[in-house]
Amino acid sequence: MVQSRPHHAGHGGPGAPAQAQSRAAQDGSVLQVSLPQSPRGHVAAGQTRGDGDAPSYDEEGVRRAVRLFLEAIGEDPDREGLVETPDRIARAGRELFAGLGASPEHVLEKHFDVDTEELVLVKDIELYSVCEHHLLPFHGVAHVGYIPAKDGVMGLSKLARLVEVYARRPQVQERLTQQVADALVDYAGARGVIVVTECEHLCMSMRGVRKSEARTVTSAVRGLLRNPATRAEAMSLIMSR
Ligand SMILES: Nc1nc2c(ncn2[C@@H]2O[C@H](COP(=O)(O)OP(=O)(O)OP(=O)(O)O)[C@@H](O)[C@H]2O)c(=O)[nH]1
Ligand SMILES: [Zn+2]
Repeated sequence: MVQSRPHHAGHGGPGAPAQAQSRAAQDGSVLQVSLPQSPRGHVAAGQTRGDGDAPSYDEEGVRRAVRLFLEAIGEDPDREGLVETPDRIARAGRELFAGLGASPEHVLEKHFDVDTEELVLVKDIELYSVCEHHLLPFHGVAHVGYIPAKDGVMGLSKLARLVEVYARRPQVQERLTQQVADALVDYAGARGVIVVTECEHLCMSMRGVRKSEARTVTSAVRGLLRNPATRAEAMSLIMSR
C-alpha cells in the first residue's frame, strides 16, 4: 500500500513541488543486508536548508549577466556563434539549479507499507553538481543507504531524486552529502543513514592546481549506522565493486 508520510521534522514548511529532473534509481545497484537489531536512533540535522523557499528563477537576469560576462572577457556577444548563448545559458541554468526550488520533503513524502530493519543501499547514483566557489561542475557518484522508518520504505528512485534536489544548486560536496543524509532522517524518519559521494571537481582539473585524477570522497552517517559494526558492513558493501 502506498501512503503519504506525515512530516517528521518541519524545516522550512512544505515548500514548492520538486522540479528537479532525475535519473531513476536503476542507474545504481540495490543491495539489502541483514543488520543487528538496535533501538531507534535519531540524529538531529545541523545544516541550514531553505528548501523550496528559493526566489523564483530570473531568466532575463541570467541573460543580461551572461551578455555582460561575455563582454567582460573580451568577446563580442553579438557575433553569430554567441548571439544565442545568453539565452541558452538562461535555459540551462533553470535545469542546473532546479534544486533551489525543489522540496526534499515532497520527494520523500510517499512510502510503502513494508516493515524492515534492514539496510537498503542504492549504489552509484550518477551525480552532477556545480561548485559554489567557481561555478564549475563537479561530478561522480553517490551511494545512499538507509534503515527505513517503522512506517515503511521509500521507492528506490526517491533516493536518486533526493540527490538531485541537493546537487542541482551551487554546492560544496561535503554539504551535499550531509544534506542528503539529514533529509532522510528529517523527512523520511530513517533510523540510520549512510551517504558516500565520490567526485571529480573540474575547478581542480581544468584550472588552478590542475590535478585531473584527484577524486574527493565525503561521507555522512546518521542514527543506527553510527554503530561501528553496522557502519563497517555498509562501507564494505559500498566499496565493493
Ligand atoms: N571543501 C571543498 N572545497 C571545494 C569544493 N569545491 C571546490 N573547492 C575548493 O574551494 C577552494 C577555493 O579556494 P580559494 O583559495 O578561495 O580559491 P582559488 O584561489 O580559486 O583556489 P584554487 O582552486 O586553489 O586556485 C579550492 O581549494 C577548491 O578546490 C568542495 O566541494 N568542497
Ligand atoms: Zn570550484
